[in-house]
Amino acid sequence: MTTAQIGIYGLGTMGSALALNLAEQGIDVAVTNREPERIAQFMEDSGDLSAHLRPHETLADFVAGLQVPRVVLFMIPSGQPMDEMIEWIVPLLDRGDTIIDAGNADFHDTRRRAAALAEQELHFVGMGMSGGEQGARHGPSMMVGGSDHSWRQLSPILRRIAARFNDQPCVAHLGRDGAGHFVKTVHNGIEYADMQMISEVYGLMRNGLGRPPHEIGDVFDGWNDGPLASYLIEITARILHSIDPETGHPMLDVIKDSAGQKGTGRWTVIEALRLGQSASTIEAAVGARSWSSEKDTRQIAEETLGGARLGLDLSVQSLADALMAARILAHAQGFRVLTAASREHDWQLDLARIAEIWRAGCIIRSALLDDVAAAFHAGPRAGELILAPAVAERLALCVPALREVVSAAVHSGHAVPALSAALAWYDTMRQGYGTANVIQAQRDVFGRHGFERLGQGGEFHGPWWD
Ligand SMILES: NC(=O)C1=CN([C@@H]2O[C@H](COP(=O)(O)OP(=O)(O)OC[C@H]3O[C@@H](n4cnc5c(N)ncnc54)[C@H](OP(=O)(O)O)[C@@H]3O)[C@@H](O)[C@H]2O)C=CC1
Ligand SMILES: O=C(CO)[C@H](O)[C@H](O)COP(=O)(O)O
Repeated sequence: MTTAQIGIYGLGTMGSALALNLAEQGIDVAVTNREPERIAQFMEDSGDLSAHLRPHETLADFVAGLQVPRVVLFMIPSGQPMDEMIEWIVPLLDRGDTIIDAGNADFHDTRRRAAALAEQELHFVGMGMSGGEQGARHGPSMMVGGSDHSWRQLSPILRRIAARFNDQPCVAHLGRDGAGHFVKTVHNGIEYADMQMISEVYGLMRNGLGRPPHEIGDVFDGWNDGPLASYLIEITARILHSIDPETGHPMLDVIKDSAGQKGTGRWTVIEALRLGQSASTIEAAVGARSWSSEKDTRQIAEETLGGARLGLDLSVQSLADALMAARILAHAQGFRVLTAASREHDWQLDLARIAEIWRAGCIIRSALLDDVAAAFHAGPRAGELILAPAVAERLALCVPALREVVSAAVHSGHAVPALSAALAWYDTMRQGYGTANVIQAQRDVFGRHGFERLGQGGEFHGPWWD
C-alpha cells in the first residue's frame, strides 16, 4: 500500500466529507476514527473514491501510513478531545511533522498547543473551516493559522480543495498560532448575528404581519436575487418552503424553538469584551439563543404577561433594507473584533483578504462580502467599515428602514434584540459627543476616580466635595 500525503482523524460529518474532497482531487488520504466501525462504513460509502483512501484501525498504523514529514488533520470536537489526541499521537510522530486542528477551537487553546508542540519541533496548525458538510465535501473556506513553513507545506493541497470565487481559492494564511481559529470564531459570531436577524425578520412577517411560511419563503427567494443574496437567505427560503412529510404542516411549525449552540458565538462575545469591544449584535444573538432554550419559562411568561401578535404595518422593502443595514453593522462589529485582536496578538490580519475568502464556501458567504473586501482594500477612514464611502452611503439609504422596523417592532411588542442592537450601536458611533461625561462625573463623585477635561490631558476632580 502506498503512503498517503495527509491523514484525517475523525470521520464524522466534516472529516468524512473532507476526506472525500481530498480523494476527489487525486490526493491519497489515510483515514481513521475513534470508533473503528465508522471506518468500514465510510469506505463502503466512498465508492470509486476509495482508490485514494487508506483506512487504518489503529493510530500506530495510521501514522505509519503517512509520507514523511507527516501531516495529520484532526476533525473532532474542541477542548479535551483534542488535547487527549495530541497526547496520544505525539509519541508516534517525528520532528518536522505537522498536526492540524481543523475543527472549531478556542484560539487560546491553539496558541498553547502551538507553543508546546514547537518545543518538540512539531508544527501545529489551527485551521478554521467553514461551509458545513457540503462545503467540506465540495469546497470549504479555510482560515489558516500557523508558521510560514506550515503554510508553504500545506497550501498546494488546501488550494486544490478550497471553494473558489472568481477562480481564486478561498483559503489564506492569516497569521501565527491562533489567528486562523480566531478568524473562524468571529466568522461564526457574524453567522450567529445574521441567523438571528434573519429569524427576527421572519418573526415580524409571521407574527407581526400574519404571513404564512411559504409566502415569506417567496419573499426570501426574491431577496436572494438582490443585494441580500447570501447562503443563509437561500437556505432560509428553502426551509420556509419545506413541508413536514409526517404532518403536512410547514416544517418550521414542527421544529421546537430552542436553538443549540456549541460555543463559537459565546467565544466571540467573550473575546470582544476582553479586548475592550462589544460586538452587541453578536451578543444579542448569543443571548437570544440562550433565552430560546428557556422554552418552559417563556410559555409560563406568555400566559402571565401576554405575547405579541400581529399589529405591524411594514412593507417588504422596509424589512429588506432593515436587514441589509443590520447585516452591514454586524459585519462591521465582527471586523472591529478582528482588528482589536490583531493588534493585541500582533497578527497583522489582512481584513480585505479575510472578506475575500469568506465570499464563497463558508456559511456567511454573501454579495455583501464582495463590497466589504473592496472597502477594506481601499482602506476606510479610521479603519472602520461603516466609514468606507460606499458602505456609509448604503447605510444612509437603509438605516431609515432599520429605524422604522425596530420602532414598529418595539411599539407592538415584537422582540428584535439583534436588529435593535445594531441600530443602537450605529446611533452611538455617529455621536461625536456622547453621554459618558455623566458616567465619568458619577465615578468621580462616588470613588474619586478622576476624569479628563475636554482638550486637556491629565486627571481632574469635580467640585462635588467642596
Ligand atoms: N458540522 C459542521 O457544520 C461544522 C463542524 N466544524 C467542527 O468540526 C469538528 C467536527 O465536527 P463534526 O464533523 O460536525 O462532528 P461529528 O459529531 O459529526 O463527528 C465528530 C468526530 O469526532 C470524533 N470524536 C468525538 N469525540 C472524540 C474524542 N474524545 N476523541 C477522539 N475522537 C472523537 C468522532 O468519533 P466517533 O465516530 O468515534 O464518535 C467523530 O469522528 C468540530 O470541531 C466542529 O466544531 C467546523 C465547521 C462546520
Ligand atoms: O462552524 C460551523 C459553521 O460555520 C458549525 O456548523 C458550528 O457547529 C456552528 O455553530 P453552532 O453549532 O454553535 O450553531
